[in-house]
Amino acid sequence: MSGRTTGLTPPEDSKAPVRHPDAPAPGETLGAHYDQCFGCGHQPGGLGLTTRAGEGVSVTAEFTVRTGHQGAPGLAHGGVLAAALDETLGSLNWLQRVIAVTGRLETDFVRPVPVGAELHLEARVDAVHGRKIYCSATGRIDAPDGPVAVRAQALFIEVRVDHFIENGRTEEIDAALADPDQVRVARAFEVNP
Ligand SMILES: CCCCCCCC/C=C\CCCCCCCC(=O)SCCNC(=O)CCNC(=O)[C@H](O)C(C)(C)COP(=O)(O)OP(=O)(O)OC[C@H]1O[C@@H](n2cnc3c(N)ncnc32)[C@H](O)[C@@H]1OP(=O)(O)O
Repeated sequence: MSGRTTGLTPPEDSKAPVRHPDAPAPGETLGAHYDQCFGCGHQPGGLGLTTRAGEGVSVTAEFTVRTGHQGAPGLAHGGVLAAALDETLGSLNWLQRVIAVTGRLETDFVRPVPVGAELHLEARVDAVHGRKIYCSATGRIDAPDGPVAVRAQALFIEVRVDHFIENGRTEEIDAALADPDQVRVARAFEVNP
């Protein structure tokens, strides 16, 4: 494989990631950041990913590949696997108590993942440089120490809650702002949503 793109290499003066003092304890399940999220929300056709806090600034998640996730017969679609990686990486927000969105996601597909397989995902923050959060993730087949099927390196960029309010469709934004549970989630990431 050729070398990594420079966009994913942390600058030399990057800082080590810091786990927020109020972050969920290791082993604690992290809720959905948005009930209609394709990755972590509760909706038919979504991934239904449940993520748990790990040690340091890391998370784990499991994702079972279902028939609706196929690309080739009996195998998971690469875009679905990338979405599972992206969502797991996005859950790192809970541990840092910042809101960050994916700026760049580079995925290595190492092994085909059959329907019925349970993908064991692990993600961590590697370095932080201002608003830029450098992180990586791995997905293994059927066990936390199973064969590696997918890997990702990513750059997440910290944003304010206004990022969603200014860019999201009004219908969903208005509903989110009127939902006390959603506002509570936003407050968990940001003091003044
Ligand atoms: C109403 C209630 C709301 C409730 C909210 C509930 C709480 C939600 C909580 C948590 C949500 C988490 C959701 C996780 C879901 C899973 C993750 C996803 O799938 S997220 C979706 C996919 N991603 C996008 O849609 C981003 C689209 N892109 C953008 O919006 C912009 O491009 C953005 C924000 C990423 C950056 O734009 P800029 O204008 O803010 O910043 P600039 O100046 O361009 O970049 C900052 C630095 O980052 C580098 N950078 C940016 N993009 C890069 C890239 N692609 N590659 C390399 N470097 C990049 C730049 O070079 C710059 O670096 P230098 O500071 O100059 O050193």
